[in-house]
Amino acid sequence: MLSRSAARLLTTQTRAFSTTSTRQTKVAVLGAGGGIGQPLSLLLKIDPLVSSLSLYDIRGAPGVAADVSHIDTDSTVKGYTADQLDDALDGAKVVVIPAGVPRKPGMTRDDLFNTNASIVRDLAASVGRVAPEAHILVISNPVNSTVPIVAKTLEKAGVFDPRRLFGVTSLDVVRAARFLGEVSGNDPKNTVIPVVGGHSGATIVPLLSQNAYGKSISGETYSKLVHRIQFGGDEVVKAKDGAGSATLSMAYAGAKFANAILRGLNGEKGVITPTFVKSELFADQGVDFFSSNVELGKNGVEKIYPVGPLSAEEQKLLEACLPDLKKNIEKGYAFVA
Ligand SMILES: NC(=O)C1=CN([C@@H]2O[C@H](COP(=O)(O)OP(=O)(O)OC[C@H]3O[C@@H](n4cnc5c(N)ncnc54)[C@H](O)[C@@H]3O)[C@@H](O)[C@H]2O)C=CC1
Ligand SMILES: O=C([O-])CC(=O)C(=O)O
Repeated sequence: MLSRSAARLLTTQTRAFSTTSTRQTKVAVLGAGGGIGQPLSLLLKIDPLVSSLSLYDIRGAPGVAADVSHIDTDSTVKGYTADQLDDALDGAKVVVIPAGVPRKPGMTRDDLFNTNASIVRDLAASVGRVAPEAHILVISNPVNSTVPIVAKTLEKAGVFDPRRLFGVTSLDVVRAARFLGEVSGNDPKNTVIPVVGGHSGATIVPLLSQNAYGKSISGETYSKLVHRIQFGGDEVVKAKDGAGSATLSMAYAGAKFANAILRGLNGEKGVITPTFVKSELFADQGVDFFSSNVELGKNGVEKIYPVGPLSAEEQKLLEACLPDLKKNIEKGYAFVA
């Protein structure tokens, strides 16, 4: 039996995901057997907006599906083996991709490119063929390159719609709220800030000046906080000591973002969150993809917001972000070309 605190947590989590609309959506998770895939599947099972959960992996997905399927929410769950990808994708409205290898200490996200680029490209090709209208949420690293890889792959297949492709950067937003909350002594719900740019090191640009508590942080405290947000992933990789990178906080952040996508699809207005999308904001500098606040709706991306007012420090962070991001995006494009 669940302890009272665990039961309360689950109730709160379910409530955090709920909305007045009815659920109607098939969601597929590609990489569902992994460190992120398993807890993400659990959280999607308790999201009231998911009607059917399709769990695919090259190993282990039927087991995860059998386990998660016993949870007493009203959605169905099915697991698929390596040769059943098309069945897993059939009819999916949302496809979340956490497939691929994670970092070990000493590696950068870009070091994952050689392995993950082809995994993501091949999965994207299948999504383009079987579920061309699906909203695709890319978690696999390096996000700055894997998202352009998916875009080019879909473009080649003639089915790319930039409104339906998202790099998941919500863990940076979750970390920023948590870390600013810690430094300023506040509940993270009051310290939410936009994190813009990309998803690795210097390309992660937290806009602390856009929060009342963040605005007052300066000096060494500011530099340390920015560094912690930019390199939060390294903290986890180091602590896991060879056993992988963030999985539980990522599953939480991924489920939160998937819920935002589903609320938008259901017609809810005012669903706004940062995500890495095809964007005109810095396209004149050769940066075709950029994360900034995006309004989500029935068609996916409804509106891309500009970064807003920046402090002098944030302007410098942005200047450092753009050239790196451009290189990462071009590397992704070149892989598919
Ligand atoms: N966007 C973000 O903020 C974050 C991204 N990540 C990234 O997410 C990815 C997954 O991380 P973990 O779950 O910890 O790794 P993991 O190794 O625990 O799980 C990956 C899963 O992908 C599966 N897989 C491999 N090739 C596949 C294919 N072709 N089709 C379907 N499934 C396949 C594996 O069998 C495995 O179950 C990594 O690239 C990691 O860097 C991790 C944390 C945060
Ligand atoms: O650090 C990693 O490799 C995984 C990741 O993207 C994160 O935790 O932000």
